[in-house]
Amino acid sequence: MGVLEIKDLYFTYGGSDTPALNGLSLRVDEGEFFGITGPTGAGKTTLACCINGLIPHFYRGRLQGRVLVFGEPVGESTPARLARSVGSVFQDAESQVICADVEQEVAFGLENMGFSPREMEERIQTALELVGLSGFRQRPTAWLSGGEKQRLAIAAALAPLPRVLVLDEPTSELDPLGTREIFQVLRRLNREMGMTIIIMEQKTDYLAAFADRMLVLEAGRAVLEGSPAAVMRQQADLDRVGVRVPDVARLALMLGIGRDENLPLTVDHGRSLVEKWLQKRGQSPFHTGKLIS
Ligand SMILES: Nc1ncnc2c1ncn2[C@@H]1O[C@H](COP(=O)(O)OP(=O)(O)OP(=O)(O)O)[C@@H](O)[C@H]1O
Repeated sequence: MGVLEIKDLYFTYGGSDTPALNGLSLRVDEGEFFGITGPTGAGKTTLACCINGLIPHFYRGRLQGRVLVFGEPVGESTPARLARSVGSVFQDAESQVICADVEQEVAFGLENMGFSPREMEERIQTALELVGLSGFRQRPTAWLSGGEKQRLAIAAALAPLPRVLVLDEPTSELDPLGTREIFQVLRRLNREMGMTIIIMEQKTDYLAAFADRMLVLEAGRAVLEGSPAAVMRQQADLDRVGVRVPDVARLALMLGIGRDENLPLTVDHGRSLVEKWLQKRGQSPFHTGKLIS
């Protein structure tokens, strides 16, 4: 089933002459882990706002084209109705976190959606555990670091278990370990609970390793779409647009290893391909520790 269908979408913010989205078409199916990347200003945040209804319900501008979420035009729904099926995590966690303490922050959305106190308790606990904030339940939100606020914003968005989660650069304040943990949480939600994940992210190392499918935006247009391996093979296009090809993929492309979908996107995969490549050439990986360690 189509979770999201976008057809010929144009959007220009009020007061601007340049379209932020410029003829975009896109389909995301239920259960996909879909990654969207692109350089600064490519239109990632604008696209997220078109999916969660902030455009056209909050931001004004010229909108043309069709955005359907679960078959319903976003413009004809309301942000409150959309929020039942679409959980949102915004880029700026600072402004998304509004309650005095961690527990209240996660409870806020659940309360508005009419969950019983027992259900709320269960969901708060699970959501905080998933993002690694169990020990922070009573902590004032003003005391949280930027990364902890991002984790909290994710917990609040996933607690109602929406069918789709749209996240706009949710790991921008997190270090590599924190970023990996968040991607692992998203993978669990996707694989174990069937939640559709749509994530805007510039950290392509993680996006390529975790997404089922990817889209690259440039100046509001789709320039590449496909499996992470298919997208990352287009190194020249990505270099031109300003999207980073993960080092492991770049090395494999340089050595000519990992054909088609077998292009390595994780270090473990890359390492095993390089070991095979060396063995074929009669060079034991043990004698070339510098290359592979
Ligand atoms: N509220 C606004 N009013 C006018 N123009 C805007 C507004 N928000 C974004 N834009 C413009 O729309 C274009 C797309 O911006 P958008 O924030 O969607 O890009 P992005 O890919 O998310 O960038 P980043 O990675 O820097 O967050 C940019 O040219 C930006 O300047």
